[in-house]
Amino acid sequence: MTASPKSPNRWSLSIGDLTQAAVFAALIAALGLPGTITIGTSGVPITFQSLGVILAGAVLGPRKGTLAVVIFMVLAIAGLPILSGGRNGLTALSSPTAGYFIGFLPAVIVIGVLTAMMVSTGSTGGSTGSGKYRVLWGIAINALGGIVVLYACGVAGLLIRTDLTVWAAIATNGSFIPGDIAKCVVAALVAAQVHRGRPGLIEPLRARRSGSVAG
Ligand SMILES: O=C(O)CCCC[C@@H]1SC[C@@H]2NC(=O)N[C@@H]21
Repeated sequence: MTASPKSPNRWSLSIGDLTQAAVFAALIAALGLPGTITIGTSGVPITFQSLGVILAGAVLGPRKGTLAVVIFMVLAIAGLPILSGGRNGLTALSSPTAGYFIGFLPAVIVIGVLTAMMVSTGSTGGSTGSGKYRVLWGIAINALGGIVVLYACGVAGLLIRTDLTVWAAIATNGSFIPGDIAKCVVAALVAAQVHRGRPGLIEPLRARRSGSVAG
């Protein structure tokens, strides 16, 4: 009796998947190199690293995108100075940016899941993973994860780590909004190009059947 090949399930990761996640983890770290600008007194900097997080979800989807952010966060918490301004994860967790740092995770999950739903239910119908990436929907999804979810986590962290009132903590985000909208647009445009050239990069949310396209 010959053993039938094991069909991949949604939790299995190929070397290619790991490589893609590692490249995006490195991208997020590299986006911290330009340094930081801190506006106001909250201690929360303007950073390009949230662009990397948004890109990870929009380009790689929920599994690989989340893995990329987890790799980045684990390395930062392990002490590597890969957060903007040369900080590490432990410094961030004990600072006013703690909520934003932790929020990178729910942000990439929300963006990845919603992006996967969008590209899985395209013109072909059904969950084939070969649907079309729509830029306007992509911008909205990026804003939901990269602004609404990320800011909500950030505000929670500010309330825990500072003496700011709820309104002052919410108002802290005001100066980030223009730049963060630009990040959502840029990430959606990049993701649209990538998904046009590489359909199937994001796997459908449902478990893969053998013979389907792997990312
Ligand atoms: O380095 C850290 O510890 C996290 C920094 C988080 C900065 C947040 S992310 C959302 C908002 N947009 C920015 O450019 N900065 C803040």
